[in-house]
Amino acid sequence: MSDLKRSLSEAVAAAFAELGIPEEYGRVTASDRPDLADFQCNGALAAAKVVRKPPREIAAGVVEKLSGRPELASVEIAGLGFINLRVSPATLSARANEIAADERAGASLFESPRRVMVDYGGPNVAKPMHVGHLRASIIGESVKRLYRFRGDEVLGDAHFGDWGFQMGLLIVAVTDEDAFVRNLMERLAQGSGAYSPTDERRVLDELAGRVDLAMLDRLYPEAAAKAKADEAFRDRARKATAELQAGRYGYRLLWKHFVEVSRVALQREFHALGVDFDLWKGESDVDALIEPMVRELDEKRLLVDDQGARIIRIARESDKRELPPLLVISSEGSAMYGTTDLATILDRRRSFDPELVLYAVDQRQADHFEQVFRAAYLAGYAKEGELEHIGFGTMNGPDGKPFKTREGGVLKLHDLIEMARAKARERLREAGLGAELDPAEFEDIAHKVAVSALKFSDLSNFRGTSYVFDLDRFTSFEGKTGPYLLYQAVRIKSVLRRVEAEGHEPGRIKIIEPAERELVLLLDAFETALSEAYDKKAPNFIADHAFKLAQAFSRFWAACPILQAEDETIRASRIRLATTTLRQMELALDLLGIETPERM
Ligand SMILES: NC(=[NH2+])NCCC[C@H](N)C(=O)O
Repeated sequence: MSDLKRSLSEAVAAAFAELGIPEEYGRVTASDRPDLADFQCNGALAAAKVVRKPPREIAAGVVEKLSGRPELASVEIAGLGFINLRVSPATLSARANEIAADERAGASLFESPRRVMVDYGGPNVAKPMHVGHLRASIIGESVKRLYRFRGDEVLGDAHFGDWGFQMGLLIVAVTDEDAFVRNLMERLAQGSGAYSPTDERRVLDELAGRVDLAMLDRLYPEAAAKAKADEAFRDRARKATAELQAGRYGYRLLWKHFVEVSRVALQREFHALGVDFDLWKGESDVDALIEPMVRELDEKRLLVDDQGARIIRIARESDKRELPPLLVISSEGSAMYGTTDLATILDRRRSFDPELVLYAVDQRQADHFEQVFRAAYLAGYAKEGELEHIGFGTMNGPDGKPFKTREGGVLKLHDLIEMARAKARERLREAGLGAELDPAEFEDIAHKVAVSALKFSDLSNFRGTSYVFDLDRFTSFEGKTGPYLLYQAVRIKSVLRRVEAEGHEPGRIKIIEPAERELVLLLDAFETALSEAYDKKAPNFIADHAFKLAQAFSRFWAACPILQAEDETIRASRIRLATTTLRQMELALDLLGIETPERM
């Protein structure tokens, strides 16, 4: 099964080839004048320069070769040498029926599946998630679903930030604040070092009653600020980090407790957002790999001493600007952020052997990833091109800077979802929706509307672009928004319920009206949208498609009565068009990580 665009491209390319012109000029795109054509080919204009013939002459040759083909209602030259194509109603109907019968709503599977890993979310212990993490989660989740849908074997990993300096900061902050924990740490440090699992359980239980999420949330920002201003404090935190990494027993337990408390809370937030990781591994998981890795890097002569630190030089002749080396071991002897990333590449290779690893992380970390990737290629941990940073811009406030709360702090994911939910309730009431539903269902719908608003407004921009956070606009039921799409999907569901209640059945699709034609052309374009999104790792192509599909359905709905259709075969055809549109729309939304309610 092939989409119309692809099969027409093949036919047009063959016509070009017959004229002795390279096939690549025969590519066909959706027409930008739907009133004149369904598809167009601009290749004659580009080929003209190469084969030195007037474009209209080339176009005329192609048109001649194509005319008479049964799948085309017309093929014409337009303007300077464009080729306009219109598909015959029979071909369009056949394609519509094919999509209708297809569980994947016309989307093909990727021909050669790969093992792909998506590294996304990237939350940190005790540090509140900021909007960068929100975007990483939303984009990464969508890319993961898309790759899986196309047939790749995909694992998503949260890559939890549970190692490094922030842990030392937290240890110092908590022991300073709480005398009991301080004494406990001292007592454990003096012990023989041999403790049983029962001891461990007892200590963890003691900590559980004292050190909770609220405490960590409160202490971390204070400690981070203090470390900037107070050198002695910073040094103590560094020392604690080194001791933790060296395996100091009490610190290990305290750390384990921090990680547990944070993880439970974070997973709850992610779940509310419809983000689910296959692996919840962290930076700490590769700790044991670091020492042997450093030794091996040394043997490969990749490590260079640099004022007491150990680095890998990754600069290349062809670089347009200077890229600093990767810092592997700091002068204090600690492993760094990049070191854990490098060890993680090694770890993933051993466990899953991915052919592609996509990192959905803020664009501002582009240099970091370039350093890590090059070091990995040099060390032979991955092949050139197997590691890819899919960066994104920021979500900004009205001032054009990364979004902050009114108090100037980082926005917590939890608060963001709450805000969106409150707004969604308000919007639903304004629109008179859900009034007759019971409170639990109303809440569920408000939640789905809220999540759709946040996700769709994020994913409808190309990921590299920054955008302004505007909850009023995001939650509107009008315009290019998540709630608009949910509303359209729910509308189709409700008409289909009536169809069923009145005992009507779907039947073969037969395209008659222009609005039906337009709708089928869009259903056909799903494949193009998906492959574009796949190739560019850019869900905005799916978001765009879903929006255009909803609009086309709206026009179809206005022009082509379903329940009041003239006769039974027309009604059956339109019912089938509606069920097919709904299936494709829900699939597209699901790839964006958006769930549709049954009603509103
Ligand atoms: N493999 C990675 N480095 N993934 C991104 C992690 C993001 C990091 N925890 C941060 O908050 O900035």
